[in-house]
Amino acid sequence: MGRMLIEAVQQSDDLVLASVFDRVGSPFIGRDAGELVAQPCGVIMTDDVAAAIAAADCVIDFTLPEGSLGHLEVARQLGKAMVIGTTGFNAEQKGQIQRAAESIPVVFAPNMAVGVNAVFKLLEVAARILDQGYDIEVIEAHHRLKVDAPSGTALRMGEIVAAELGRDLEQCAIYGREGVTGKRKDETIGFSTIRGGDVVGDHTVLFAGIGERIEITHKSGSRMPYALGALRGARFLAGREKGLFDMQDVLGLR
Ligand SMILES: NC(=O)C1=CN([C@@H]2O[C@H](COP(=O)(O)OP(=O)(O)OC[C@H]3O[C@@H](n4cnc5c(N)ncnc54)[C@H](OP(=O)(O)O)[C@@H]3O)[C@@H](O)[C@H]2O)C=CC1
Ligand SMILES: O=C(O)C1=N[C@H](C(=O)O)C[C@H](O)C1
Repeated sequence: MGRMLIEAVQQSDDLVLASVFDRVGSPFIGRDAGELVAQPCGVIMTDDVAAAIAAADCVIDFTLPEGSLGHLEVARQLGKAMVIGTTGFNAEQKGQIQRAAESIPVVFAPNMAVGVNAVFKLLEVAARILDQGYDIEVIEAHHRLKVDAPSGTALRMGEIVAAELGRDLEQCAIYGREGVTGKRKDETIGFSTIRGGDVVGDHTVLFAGIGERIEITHKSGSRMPYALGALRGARFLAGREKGLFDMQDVLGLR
């Protein structure tokens, strides 16, 4: 995602790449960040997180939960806005993001793509209509390098459907099945994960009834929509003092 974000900022008319940072020891430190997308731009990659964040109005972070939380703390100390695309946070870590957003503005969303956020709205409608007699399963597929499962997007889809049906996802989620599982329980929401090759990201929510099935599917063909969504998030935060937002807020879908 780092490469995608550099390319997306370079192609935008209104945003400036202020700095790019990576881990201590990364082979890219000291090199022109634009080289990563074959467009040198004079921004030298650094491992000095505080200096990099100080040089920007908004931090965009797609790393790992521990990395994002470290960067968030620096952004909070420096009073900078932050867009967090990282997934795989636990409840305690999400609480840390919520607390930081009491003093800085944060967009935190498991999927920045406009199409996926449209699907989130469609799922609210589908769940309202299909509230009786349909078994709900969330199926996702991603590339072999993805480290968290189910995807943040799949979990958000489950949360949306569960909320619409008055269920608590923590109580009703079933993550994969194996062995003699017994019959399916009515109120459960199942999650299935596929990992392989270079699948960018596919998500389906299946409403399986008796005699019919409804599938709501999104398929990503490129990672650019995630980067463009993150840039929309950064623009949305400009001029805001504090608060926690997601892409539904950014896109006016709330
Ligand atoms: N919200 C959305 O729309 C999207 C979210 N994502 C999420 O974004 C995250 C990143 O995905 P992706 O780009 O594919 O992952 P990659 O592994 O390709 O990239 C993550 C980068 O973050 C670096 N990193 C990890 N920890 C730290 C740290 N503590 N400090 C500095 N740098 C760090 C990694 O460095 P190193 O290689 O040295 O570990 C790596 O360069 C995932 O959680 C993914 O699920 C992805 C796409 C869209
Ligand atoms: O790791 C990825 O690639 C993606 N991660 C996000 C997620 O976990 O939902 C968003 C998208 O599916 C791509």
